[in-house]
Amino acid sequence: MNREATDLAGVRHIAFDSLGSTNAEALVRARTGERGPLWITAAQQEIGRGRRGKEWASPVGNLYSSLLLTDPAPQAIAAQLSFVAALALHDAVADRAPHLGPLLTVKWPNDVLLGGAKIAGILIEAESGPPFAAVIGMGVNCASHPADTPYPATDLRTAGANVMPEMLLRALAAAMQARLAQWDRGQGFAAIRSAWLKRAAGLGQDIRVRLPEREFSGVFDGLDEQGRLLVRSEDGTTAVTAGEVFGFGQA
Ligand SMILES: O=C(O)CCCC[C@@H]1SC[C@@H]2NC(=O)N[C@@H]21
Repeated sequence: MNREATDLAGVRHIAFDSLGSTNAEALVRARTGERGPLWITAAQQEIGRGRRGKEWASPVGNLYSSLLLTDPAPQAIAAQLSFVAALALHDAVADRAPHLGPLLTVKWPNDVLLGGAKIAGILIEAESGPPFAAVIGMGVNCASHPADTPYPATDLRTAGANVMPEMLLRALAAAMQARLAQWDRGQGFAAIRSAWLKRAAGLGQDIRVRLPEREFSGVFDGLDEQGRLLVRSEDGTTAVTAGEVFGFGQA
């Protein structure tokens, strides 16, 4: 469990050889009074966390990073950080593997796809505080991807790009800084929303949405000003706050 403290685009960074989860480490630090911004990374995770309580397979060779932010914005709009992070991941991968840029898309609420297959995931967790703290966990499949996912997945190596996690992290730290500045604690969400929509998978296409209580189909019509997914069906337009999207052959 070696640790190494460095600086990443002007932000403190602690790199571990191995951790249970970089998100868990960042949350414990927030709870015990550590203030962000702080990057926590690990070469591998023993119990990497995915969304909806799923495991995130975390062997050596991929990127596992969490950015701890203290009081990044009013708690009610902190979910917007998932769009900020998706754009930063998109920017960073396109920076390190420019030939793959045209194949990269973002998928609501917070995945990055390469050729329609998932290449990166985001898990945002928070400590209500005070002070309110948000942990933005980001995993990128650089060298490998799990074979047993219920959705298509891929990795940069399979796509023909040899990108070391450390190099991708540098690009990600710079991109996060730029996108957080653009977001401006929520004041700039309109610009983030429009940049996200330009990169969105399946805009204008039929999708299927799974809500906790039901499933329905419709046309992916965009995002509202709060980042809710707009789905048009015979019943009118539904604004979805939390759910799972599938269809158009994507994850
Ligand atoms: O299910 C998803 O798509 C979200 C995956 C998030 C994985 C990252 S890897 C770094 C950070 N630490 C974790 O335990 N999870 C996130």
